[in-house]
Amino acid sequence: MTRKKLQIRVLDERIGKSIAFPAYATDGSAGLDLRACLSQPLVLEPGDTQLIGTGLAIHIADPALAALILPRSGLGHKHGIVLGNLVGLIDSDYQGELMVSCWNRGQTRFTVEPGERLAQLVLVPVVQAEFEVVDEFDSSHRGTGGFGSTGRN
Ligand SMILES: O=c1ccn([C@H]2C[C@H](O)[C@@H](COP(=O)(O)OP(=O)(O)OP(=O)(O)O)O2)c(=O)[nH]1
Ligand SMILES: [Mg+2]
Repeated sequence: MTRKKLQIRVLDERIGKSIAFPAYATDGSAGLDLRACLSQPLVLEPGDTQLIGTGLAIHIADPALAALILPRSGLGHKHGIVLGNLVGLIDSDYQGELMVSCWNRGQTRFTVEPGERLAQLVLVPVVQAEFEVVDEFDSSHRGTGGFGSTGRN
């Protein structure tokens, strides 16, 4: 198992006590569940979006890495609770609190409980581009075709 050492700051005293410290649920889990660092339940009416803190900050430091905040499939599919930004991107130089934008895209009210697992954090490799400006590209099979150019079936 390869694990990358990552600096983390606990910004809220409830983390590690009433709200669990993030952990991989299984050996094969790609994501670490992020929990709502709330002092009381938070009601999300249909259509509402709220920015919810996790009580944690990470400093990835390595520009060849980033983290993605992704929805949890159960919350999204069953309850319509997804991310207001659809996907969150955590830059390697970000040192602030990890925030989760919670969007109730469903038709029923949803109450977020303190410590509830809202989303998941996945560490991903990143390659930064260095642009080389050219007049023409070497030709490719696809060329400029896109947006369904290959048909539906
Ligand atoms: O779901 C998210 C998305 C972002 N962030 C933090 C980490 C990220 O590094 C920073 C900036 O995010 P992004 O670049 O996506 O937002 P922006 O609107 O471009 O803001 P900025 O001008 O600060 O880059 O906000 C979160 O905590 N949660
Ligand atoms: Mg940005």
